[in-house]
Amino acid sequence: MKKFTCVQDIGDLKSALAEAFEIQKDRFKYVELGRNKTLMMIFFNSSLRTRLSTQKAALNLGMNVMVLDINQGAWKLETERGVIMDGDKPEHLLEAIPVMGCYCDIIGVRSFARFEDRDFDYQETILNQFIQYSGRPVFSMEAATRHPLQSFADLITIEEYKKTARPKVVMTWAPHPRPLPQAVPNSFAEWMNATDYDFVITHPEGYELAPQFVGNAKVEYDQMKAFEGADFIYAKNWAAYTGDNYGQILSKDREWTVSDRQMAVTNNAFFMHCLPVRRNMIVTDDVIESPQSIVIPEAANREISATVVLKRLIEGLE
Ligand SMILES: CCC[C@H](NC(=O)CCC(=O)O)C(=O)O
Ligand SMILES: NC(=O)OP(=O)(O)O
Repeated sequence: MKKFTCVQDIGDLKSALAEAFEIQKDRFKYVELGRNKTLMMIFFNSSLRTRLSTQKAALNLGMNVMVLDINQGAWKLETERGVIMDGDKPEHLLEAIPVMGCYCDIIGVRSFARFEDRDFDYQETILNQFIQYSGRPVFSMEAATRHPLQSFADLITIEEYKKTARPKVVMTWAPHPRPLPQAVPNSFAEWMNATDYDFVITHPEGYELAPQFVGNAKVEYDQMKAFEGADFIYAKNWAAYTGDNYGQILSKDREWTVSDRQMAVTNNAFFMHCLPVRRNMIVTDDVIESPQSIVIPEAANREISATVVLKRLIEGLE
């Protein structure tokens, strides 16, 4: 594997899952593979799970690890080409990227959507500059439009907990005080559409995701109807995508907050969320603390998904 930015990069999901469950049984099985190989993790945005689980995954494979928080300690970076750099940004990304590539073998990048220009975000401008100019294999640690490490961990979790071959999986929008990226819901939808699950997306009108991610999923504007008979509930907030509303908050309706009321019409569904989660906005305390909440095992599986991805990137090194 030469990059990991989307579901297509992992190839056949059944073999990826088999590798994940093999590593789950013995996460140090390939501890010699990464000897004298260096992972560099670059964060333009905050992180807890991705930062810790990906570093742990690298240690599972015997790698060295370097972490750079771009906004703490590095020079402020200009990302636009053609700009006269007479302001407060001493360095251009187009120098910084190949320099960082000199010091490592594999690069992970976290760079959220900026919501200033939809095309800039949806062309994955920052992530693709790392792919183009670093000279190294690059993987996404959540970029503008996807979060594949999270989605792979979500799939591993559903496979672990499902009680039927084709579970009903419902992704529901929920309210949030800030405009959040579409990366997690886009990516979850992309991975769910790559399975044979019964996948439903529910959100208020106006929150339609980009068609290339919705795919063949059923979209249901009535949340209670969507929840009927569900086996898994995947809650997430996202800002509007469509038209002039890009990056906007259209609703903070707390009728959409996942509570016992909605969970009561499911098939005793498991509750999932990528975390961090705003309690009593996205989900009530009772639901996220219930026996059906699997948000912690879901987070634990981030180590497994990252170990499989790093293993395949190391194997792909010339
Ligand atoms: C894995 C999720 C990362 C990010 N979450 C946030 O930015 C939450 C920030 C907040 O709740 O203020 C998101 O929604 O994409
Ligand atoms: N789910 C997830 O990626 O969490 P962090 O933003 O804390 O890394």
